[in-house]
Order: sequence, then C-alpha cells, then structure tokens
Amino acid sequence: MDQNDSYIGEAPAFLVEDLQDGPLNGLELKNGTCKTTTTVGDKTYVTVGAGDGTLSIDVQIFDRSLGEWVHPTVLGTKPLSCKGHSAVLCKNRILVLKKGSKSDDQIWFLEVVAWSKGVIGNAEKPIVISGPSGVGKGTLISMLMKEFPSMFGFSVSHTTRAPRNMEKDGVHYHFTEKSVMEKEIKNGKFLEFASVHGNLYGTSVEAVEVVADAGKRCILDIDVQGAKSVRASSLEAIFIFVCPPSMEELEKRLRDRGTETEEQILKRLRNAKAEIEQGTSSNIFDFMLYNDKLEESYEKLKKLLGLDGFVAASPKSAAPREINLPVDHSVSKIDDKIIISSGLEKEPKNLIMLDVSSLKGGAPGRTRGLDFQVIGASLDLHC
Ligand SMILES: Nc1nc2c(ncn2[C@@H]2O[C@H](COP(=O)(O)OP(=O)(O)O)[C@@H](O)[C@H]2O)c(=O)[nH]1
Ligand SMILES: Nc1ncnc2c1ncn2[C@@H]1O[C@H](COP(=O)(O)OP(=O)(O)O)[C@@H](O)[C@H]1O
Repeated sequence: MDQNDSYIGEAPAFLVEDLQDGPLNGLELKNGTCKTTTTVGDKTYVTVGAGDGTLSIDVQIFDRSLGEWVHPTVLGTKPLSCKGHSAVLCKNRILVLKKGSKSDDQIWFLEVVAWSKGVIGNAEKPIVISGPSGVGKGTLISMLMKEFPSMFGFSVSHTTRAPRNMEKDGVHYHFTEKSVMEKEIKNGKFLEFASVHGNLYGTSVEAVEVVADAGKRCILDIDVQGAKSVRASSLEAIFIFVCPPSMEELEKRLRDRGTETEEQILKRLRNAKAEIEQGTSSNIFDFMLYNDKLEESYEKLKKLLGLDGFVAASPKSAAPREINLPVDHSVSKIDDKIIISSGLEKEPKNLIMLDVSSLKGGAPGRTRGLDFQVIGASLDLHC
C-alpha cells in the first residue's frame, strides 16, 4: 500500500512508529507529507489528506492507551480535497488549514469527531419560524424573502410528503423516499427531524450551511418538535411562534388554500391544538406573532427582526474578509493566537495571525468568530 493510501482502521507500520515516539501535535509526519497528528488526551487524531489533490481528508484515531486504531464515525460535511494540510490543537478542537484551497474553504475544525467549516467573522443568527399548518408561516416568509432577497435565504427541508401542485423539488422541499430519509437520518445528515402530520420532515446540516455560506441569514420553517431540537443543538437562533387569531380562522385559511384532502385538513386541525398549546406554554420561543391582519403581522415581524425603517436597497454589510493562505506554511500557537508563516525559506517571512479567542458555534454547522491579522507585505489580502 502506498503511504498516502491508508484508510481508517488500518495502521501502516511507519505511522505506528511515528506515533509511539510521543505527542506530535500539529506536526506533519516525517514519513507522510499529507498526514498530520494531533493528540488530545490518550487519543492521537491523524488527519489524512492526499498529496495529489484527488482524495479528501480522512480521520484516523490511534488510542495510545490501548495501542490500537479506533474506527471513528465522523459527523458533518467533510472538507473537499486539497493539496495537503496543517493541523493544530486549539480549544478542544483541531484547527485544520487546507493548502491550495479556495479562500472560503481553507479553515476547518475537527471537533473530536465532527467536521465544521471555519468562517471568518460572525453571521446573524438564523430565524426559526413555527406555528400550526395554515397559520401563514410560508406567506410571511415569502414576503420577507421578496422584500429582502439578498439578506435572507430559506433552509430547504427534506420531506417524505408528496409535492403540492406548485411545489418544486429543491426549492420548497427536497422530496425524498422514506427509506432514503431514514438512512440519511442514521448517517447523521440532519440537524433535526420530526414526524409531522404522518410524514417525516428534517433540516439537513447542509441546508443551513448553504444559506450561511452565501452570506445570508437563514430562515427555517419547522414544527414545534423541530424547534425544540434546534434549541437543544449548537445552532444559536431566534425562535418565533406564529399564532392564528382563532381556530375558526385557521380552518378557513387551510380550506381556502385548497392544497390538502379533507382527511389531511382534519389531521392538521387536530394537531394544531397541541402545537398551539406547546408553542405558547413552553420556553422554546422568544417571540409570539399573532397573524390576524397580514400586512400588520408582516410589519410586526420586520420590527422583531430590526428591519422596520430598513431600506432594502441599502448596501449589504461589508463582504467577509478572506485569508490568502500560503500553500507552503508552518503553524504554531501562542495562547489564543495561531501563527501561520510562509514556509518558503527564500521568501521574506509573512505571518498571518489567526485569533481563535471568540470562537462560536460549531459542528454540525459552522465555527464562527475567527479573526485574523496579516503581518508582512507580500501576502494577497482580499477585503
Ligand atoms: N421538524 C421539522 N418540521 C418541518 C420541516 N419542514 C417543514 N416542517 C413543518 O412541517 C409542517 C407541515 O409542513 P407542510 O407539509 O409544508 O404544510 P403546511 O405547514 O401546511 O404548509 C409545518 O409545521 C412545517 O413547519 C423540517 O425540516 N423539520
Ligand atoms: N393574515 C392572514 N389573513 C388571511 N389569510 C392569510 C393570512 N396569512 C396567510 N393567509 C392565507 O392562509 C393560507 C395559509 O397560509 P400559508 O402561508 O400557506 O400557511 P403555513 O405555511 O403556515 O401552512 C394561504 O392561503 C394564505 O394566503
């Protein structure tokens, strides 16, 4: 087997020799340019990349107390292939710097053991909107997205229910077979999922990441069980519960929408009572929004989100700053600062100082709150 061809669970002899020499935090192994080791307690995490840029980064764990390799289940979306990588331990997570990758794909965190992409700066909290079927969640969200298209993005859920006439796969939902979705749930694809009105619904980690990566604030339309799961997750969000003015009005809206069978309407109305009870009595939600007169409710929603008086055409907040990571580099750590220096001896030393003191969020999702400073002139910095 080639030295770059090791798989999780298989321990090439040279690697074991390297590992038994003692902790090698963040150093690249002498025998394998694309493997890095980081020791956390008894375990040495070996991140294995490919030198030829064709394989993605894998994780192997060597349990030093047992002298054995452990087979890890690694959650989260894996980083794509790169031309090698560096690794350094910080704040109980392993910071992985990818070489030769796009500027928005260079920094990753391996959170023992789940991947989360490192993003410079802070994004606004996602918004979770819940409420009974027919109360007007979709209508209010559409109004918001229409008025502020560059500010908000919709988290496209997966569901096993059949599409309605006007619904498009990948836009309103990812319409999925039950067996496929159950398998994906087991594989850790979902941030949350629930059985609602007899069908499975779930928010994939990717659905939220895609919106955040586009620099937009994510809106999730999910039921109360889903909101409860998100509350318990690492995703920090604002939770809004939409209430109908009365059960009669809710029934009227559901019937007038004309998208459900009589059986489905009755099921949704039965479930609405429990949802309203839970939504209004639990501590899950930060705000209650009574959707009586639509225009008034929409104005209230904008106010909750600090958008009243906001001019939609005004320029977006400053674009995120990007690091231009030198392909050849070495990494060291002083307190909460990671020092990345250009590895080329002939070139003047260029330093990037990555500040990890304000890290927020994490797997599954994105680790935010990174800041950096460039010390040295010749590194390209896109601002
Ligand atoms: N937990 C969870 N609930 C979801 C998700 N997507 C949609 N829902 C909820 O499922 C319920 C039914 O949605 P849908 O079939 O589109 O019907 P509608 O609410 O009448 O438009 C609603 O309460 C949605 O908020 C999801 O990803 N997770
Ligand atoms: N404030 C309101 N007053 C009257 N009808 C409304 C109001 N809000 C929404 N509707 C209508 O009620 C129906 C259900 O709204 P919808 O947004 O699909 O609900 P949900 O997404 O919560 O299931 C739609 O036909 C919509 O046009």
